[in-house]
Amino acid sequence: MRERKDSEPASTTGAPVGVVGAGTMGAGVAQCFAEAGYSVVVVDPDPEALGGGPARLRAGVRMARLLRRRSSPSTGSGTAAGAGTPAPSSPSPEERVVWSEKLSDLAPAFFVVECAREKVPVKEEVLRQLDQVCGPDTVFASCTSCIPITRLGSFTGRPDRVIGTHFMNPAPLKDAVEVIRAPGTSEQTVQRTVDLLAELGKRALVVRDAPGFVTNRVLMLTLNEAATVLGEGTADAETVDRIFQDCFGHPMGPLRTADLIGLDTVLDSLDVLREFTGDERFRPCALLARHVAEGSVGRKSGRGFYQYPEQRQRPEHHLVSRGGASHG
Ligand SMILES: NC(=O)c1ccc[n+]([C@@H]2O[C@H](COP(=O)([O-])OP(=O)(O)OC[C@H]3O[C@@H](n4cnc5c(N)ncnc54)[C@H](O)[C@@H]3O)[C@@H](O)[C@H]2O)c1
Repeated sequence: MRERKDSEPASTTGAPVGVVGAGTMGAGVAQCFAEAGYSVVVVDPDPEALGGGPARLRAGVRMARLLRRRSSPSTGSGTAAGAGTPAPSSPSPEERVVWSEKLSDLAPAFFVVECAREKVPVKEEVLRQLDQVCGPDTVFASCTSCIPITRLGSFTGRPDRVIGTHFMNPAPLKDAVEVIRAPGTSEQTVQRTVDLLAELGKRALVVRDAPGFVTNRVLMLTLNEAATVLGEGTADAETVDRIFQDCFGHPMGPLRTADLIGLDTVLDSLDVLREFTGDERFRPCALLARHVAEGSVGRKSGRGFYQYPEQRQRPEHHLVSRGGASHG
């Protein structure tokens, strides 16, 4: 069992972590906490997403074990970097996670990571409900890609306890998290979040609040331009990506990165960036919009800028190896 930190209120000891959304990021974030020894409650109102959650988590745990064994063959404990070695009888990460369709099941959580869809009204509804359901000390951390944390905090009566924890994808395999502090976020909330992430073996890179923060203010523009270049016929998808890999040394090109994120999430993120900056540079290009309208949303649907036939057979496989690009 994990040790309580001095900075952590005693009332949180033994309390679960809440995760809202059982999709790509929700399953990955749940895995991070479960591997560090926390009980986790994941909530998603969509029965299909909820039903697929355990398989996504299992696939993530398998992938993480495999990669950790490969990188340190002598230890191979299969635990998160910050979690220590569990006793032989301790529950597996999968056993530490409970899946539910009821947000009220997050009532005992001391920390909730919101990983619902990248739409302001969706997150507004979730946060307003969480504010009613959870205790006054509970921190709400959003995994939003682009929505300013100030706006998210305004949907609650506790803006001082609202913060951005922008995990990268796949969350269990990435060492750093972009942490966003809004002007209203308290110092204590920042410290609790940084300490908690350290327990997961993750370094917090703290930035100020702005649409898209640092990561996606830059990345989303690049992904959209890469799709524009492809749509204009300047080069095929493979060549666009190879240029970034072979000329710039990036581990993954922008089109494969967009497929990994999910083209629906990229589109939603661009819409949010355009809404909050008023800048037309973020208008999603026609090819991206067409793929999303056709349901070709990338790796998770088996097709995007590339085909992923193995994904269609095993939709829980949302993960790539550590060599892949980080994204958020
Ligand atoms: N995919 C990425 O690479 C990535 C990386 C970092 C951050 N993010 C951000 O994380 C969040 C989740 O993205 P994702 O890729 O996991 O999307 P996803 O589409 O895989 O999952 C979103 C989940 O939210 C659920 N949901 C919708 N309404 C809900 C509600 N009212 N309550 C609870 N759950 C609800 C959906 O059923 C779905 O399962 C978004 O804000 C996204 O921008 C995504």
